[in-house]
Amino acid sequence: SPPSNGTAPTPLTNYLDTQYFGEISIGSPPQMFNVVFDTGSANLWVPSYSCSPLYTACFSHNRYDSSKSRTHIENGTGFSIQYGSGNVRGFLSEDVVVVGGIPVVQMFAEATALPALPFIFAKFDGVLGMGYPNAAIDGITPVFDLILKRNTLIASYLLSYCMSARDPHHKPGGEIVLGGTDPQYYTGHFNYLRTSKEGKWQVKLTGVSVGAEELFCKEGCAAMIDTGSSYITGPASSVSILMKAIRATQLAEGEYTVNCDQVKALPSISFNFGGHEYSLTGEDYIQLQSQLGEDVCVVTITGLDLPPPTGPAWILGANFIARYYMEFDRRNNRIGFARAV
Ligand SMILES: CC(C)(C)OC(=O)N[C@@H]1CNC[C@H](C(=O)N(Cc2cccc(Cl)c2Cl)C2CC2)C1
Repeated sequence: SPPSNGTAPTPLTNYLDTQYFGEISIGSPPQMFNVVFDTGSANLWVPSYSCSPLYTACFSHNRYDSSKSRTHIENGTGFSIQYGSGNVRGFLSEDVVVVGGIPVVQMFAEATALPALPFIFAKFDGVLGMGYPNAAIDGITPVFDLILKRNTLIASYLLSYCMSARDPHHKPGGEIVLGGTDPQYYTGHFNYLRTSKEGKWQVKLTGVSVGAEELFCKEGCAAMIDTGSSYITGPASSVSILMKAIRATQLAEGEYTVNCDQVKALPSISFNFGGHEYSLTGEDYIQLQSQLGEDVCVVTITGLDLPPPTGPAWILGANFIARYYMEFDRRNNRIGFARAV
């Protein structure tokens, strides 16, 4: 049922603080899918019924069956999206997609080849890109752009990720709200930053500090606010300086750990945006993992050198976003940060 007061909330599920996803439907009668609302990409794809169950990742996820939908429109154009860890291949179809009660006729990809790595670890079925249209593969108009056309009042969407639901009566993972704010999820006012690159949810980072000591990015560096990434990544050289400052030890390429009894004593790591410090405590940037039965405290900030023109850039993912309430404003091309409740 389309929203009454112009806002369309979708509750999000939080899986291990690393995956946040919400439910959409595709087709008539509606076929339900759990998707990541990913500001770092701009296409919608879900596993296809014609994905061979030999693909473990397809077998274990919901799959779209076009033959069961009376509003399906045949297309068939090839589709491929290259993730760092493997690529998703399939073909295009069109059907009614409903997000937060708002229906749009959407071109999307049916994935027929889904690499086991990383998708066997995915609790979500597919990805709904919330990026700008110029980032969309095959020039497909993204879902949010079709919603903007249909509901002119909706200019921005808000994503609140709740990490392990501090506040018990909040929806476990937070929510995405198309077209409005939900004051129950944040306090104070928004600080706004204009996007620094045409058509990307990217802003200028003006400092990274450990405790009170500012280490780099004084002159400004690029940071993508990427709701589809689990962690924070930064240029490998900068991250290695950061890790030395918190006395973390290198595990593998770009991966660092600390000993678990040190976590409470760790200094805060702060990111400066627009003159405001956004800080993470040790608990926020350390994840307790059990590796081979051992308790290992992994730092969820890793080194990753993105090749130009995308990089060099920082990527701020779920472990950062979960501490704040983010407004992605397409009318003013800006991102608003508020303190999450
Ligand atoms: C260039 C282009 C391909 C468009 O770049 C992107 O699409 N870039 C995307 C940017 N946002 C994160 C995306 C991503 O890494 N995953 C995989 C993932 C993330 C967290 C946890 C798991 Cl299990 C998985 Cl599988 C998609 C689920 C969002 C890639």
